[in-house]
Amino acid sequence: MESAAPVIVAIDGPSGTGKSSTSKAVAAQLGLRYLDTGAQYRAITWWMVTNGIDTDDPQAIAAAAGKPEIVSGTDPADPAITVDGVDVSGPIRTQEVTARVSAVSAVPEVRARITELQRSIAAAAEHGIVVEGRDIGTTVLPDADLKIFLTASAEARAARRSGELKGADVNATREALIKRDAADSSRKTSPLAKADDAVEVDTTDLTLAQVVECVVTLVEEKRAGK
Ligand SMILES: Nc1ncnc2c1ncn2[C@@H]1O[C@H](COP(=O)(O)OP(=O)(O)O)[C@@H](O)[C@H]1O
Ligand SMILES: Nc1ccn([C@H]2C[C@H](O)[C@@H](COP(=O)(O)OP(=O)(O)O)O2)c(=O)n1
Repeated sequence: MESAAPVIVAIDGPSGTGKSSTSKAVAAQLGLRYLDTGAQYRAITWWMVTNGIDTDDPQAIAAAAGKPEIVSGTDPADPAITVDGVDVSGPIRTQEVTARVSAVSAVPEVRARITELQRSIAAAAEHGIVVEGRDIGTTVLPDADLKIFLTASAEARAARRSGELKGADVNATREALIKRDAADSSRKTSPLAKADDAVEVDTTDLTLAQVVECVVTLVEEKRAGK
């Protein structure tokens, strides 16, 4: 049997570049765990909204940041997420949560709490894990074995996203994506950024299968070189 040491893969990039689909497929193919860190920031945002916390008030967010208990499943075939025992996989994808998640995730107390959770999940993954987000290669797991930074044109990303949200206007989706990327990239605490040692993959003209193959090959090369 192949003696595979645990491998940690960090996949970062803006919205709609293919992080979730790629990470899930790579993890499933290589028998690794999978963590969607965006879902964790969405879950804490959902909790703030549901509990009437003013998401325009960083102090109120900071004061409440330690309250919800967020549990992330790491099965790439069924990445469940619960808040205080409630399955929030559906509710965290609403437009309301999407519109507020950048403000909530910019608060340092929120990031500190979620980052700690992410590191403990990664450390517990026996065979390794694919972790996707915005600051995984730069901040959460700077010693990851492989770092990938996915990009794609705003047009391609908006077309992909509006294909998911039935009836959504492509131009409005594009503007909302650009606004969220700008907020995520300009915040003070661990902004969306490419790590110096990350491999950049532009997915604009690639199929999902091609992106997956590219990342699987990079992981296998890393493993072989270990
Ligand atoms: N290379 C690709 N070509 C075409 N569509 C893609 C590609 N990668 C992902 N998609 C589709 O784009 C949408 C957004 O992908 P997703 O993986 O959720 O991106 P992210 O996690 O970066 O926001 C999904 O519907 C997905 O199936
Ligand atoms: N590691 C991460 C992951 C996500 N976030 C924040 C910033 C993002 O706009 C939101 C939502 O992330 P998510 O990956 O679910 O967003 P998309 O599915 O790509 O639209 O969470 C973050 O600050 N740090």
